[in-house]
This record gives sequence, C-alpha cells and structure tokens, in this order.
Amino acid sequence: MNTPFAIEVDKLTKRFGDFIAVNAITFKVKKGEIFGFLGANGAGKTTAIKMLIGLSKPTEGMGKIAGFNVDTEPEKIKKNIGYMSQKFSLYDDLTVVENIQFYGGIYGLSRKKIKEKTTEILEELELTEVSKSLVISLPLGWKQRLAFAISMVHDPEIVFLDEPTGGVDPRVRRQFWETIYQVAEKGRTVFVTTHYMDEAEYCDRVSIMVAGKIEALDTPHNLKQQFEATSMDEVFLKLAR
Ligand SMILES: Nc1ncnc2c1ncn2[C@@H]1O[C@H](COP(=O)(O)OP(=O)(O)OP(=O)(O)O)[C@@H](O)[C@H]1O
Repeated sequence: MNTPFAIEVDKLTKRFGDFIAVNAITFKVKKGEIFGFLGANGAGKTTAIKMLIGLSKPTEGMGKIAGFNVDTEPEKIKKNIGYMSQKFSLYDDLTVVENIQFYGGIYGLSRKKIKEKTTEILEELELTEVSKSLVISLPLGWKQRLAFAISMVHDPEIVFLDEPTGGVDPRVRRQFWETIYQVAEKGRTVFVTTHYMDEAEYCDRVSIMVAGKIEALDTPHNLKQQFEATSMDEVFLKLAR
C-alpha cells in the first residue's frame, strides 16, 4: 500500500430502490488515524460500513480500504481488516484462551503464531490470571477489550469498531480507549462509530452523517469552533437532532 491513506472514499452511494441510504460520501482516513464516524440512528452509518468492509456492493462511487477496491476486491479487504460490532462474537462457554485460539484458527494463523498472539493479548490486556476462566464470567468491559484484541489477532492494518463500548460506564469506556490509542500508536488505523460524545472527543477526526450525507468532518477542536459549541455533544445536536 503506497498511499498515506488507509481509507479512501469518493462519492460512495447506496440506494435501496428510490431511497438513498448513503448519498455520495467522500473522505480519506490517514494511516494510524483514529476516525470517528458519527450520525443519528438511521443516518446511514451501518450501510456505509457494510460497503467499506466488503459486505455490500456500492450502487455508485469508489472506495479503497487498505488499497483494495470495495467493489471488486471485497475478499482481500476482509483479510486485511479487523471488525468488532457491539454484538461482538466471543463464545461465552469457551475460556479466554480458547476464544483467542479459536479465532486465530479461523484467520488461518499457524499454531506458533496463535501461541505468540495468545501470550501477547493476555499480557497486554492483563488477562493472564483469568486466561482459563469462561468468558461468561468476565465483566462486560473486559469482554469488550478481549473482543477488540481478538478482532486484530491477524494483525490487520485497519480495524472497524461499530459501537464497541455499548452498555458500560465512562470510566470503563476510557479504559477501552487506552487500548485504542495503543493500537493507533502502532500505526494501525481505527475507524469507530459511537453514540457517546465523550468518545467523539477522543478521536483525531470526526465525521457527522445526517440523512445519508456527511455534513461535517474535522478535528473535534475545529468542529467545536465551526459550530460555536463547547462540546461535541452540542455540535452533534446542532447538526443531527
Ligand atoms: N436493506 C435495506 N433495505 C432498505 N432500506 C434499508 C436497508 N438497510 C438500511 N436501510 C435504511 O437505510 C437507512 C440507514 O440505515 P442504517 O442502518 O445504515 O443507519 P445507521 O446510521 O447505521 O443507524 P443506527 O445507528 O440505528 O444503526 C435507514 O432508513 C434504513 O431503514
């Protein structure tokens, strides 16, 4: 990948019949950037993400993820990205280690690599002591961080997080974001959707989608200036109420 951009999207559009769910969105995300993708319910975020990760074909426009075309190379995209949704898919009745091994296997890692990744994830998340515990017994915040780590078990360049911290309090969300920063510091790109405006403040740049269109895109600092707001909450309310 010879471009400074992890994600390049140009007039990407999705129609369902006469309805335009995603209306010619255009943006670029730099490698290593933490990019917040915001919008009210029904704004078109999920439809856009499905196109970006190669699950849904665009009606019009162009998208490149890790250098691969969303329209013609969806399989290559799937191998080069991580994805974690709010309803992340850890197995409650497997242990922490078994979950890591299971997903390592799905991604086709060698036994040696799975062993290395298991040790790395347990140490980084400080989960070594509970490595043999069933996932069902872990607090939600730990499960979310484990699901995040597992979504990157195959070392993707870009990770998509779709409302990754639903249902936990701001302190636990903050811990999750420490992990996001560590990932970005290693040069990986993080594309994250959230309904929590404290999280929008943590992003390098934020886009706000309204009725299928990106109506604003900048750093949280610049957006607050542009909309004469004191918080991202206020920016969001002014745009996407
Ligand atoms: N397969 C589909 N057929 C028809 N309309 C659809 C389809 N999928 C989504 N839509 C419509 O497209 C619009 C955008 O939906 P989308 O799920 O992308 O929004 P969203 O921003 O992700 O919302 P939320 O935050 O609630 O997930 C909605 O009006 C939805 O009803």
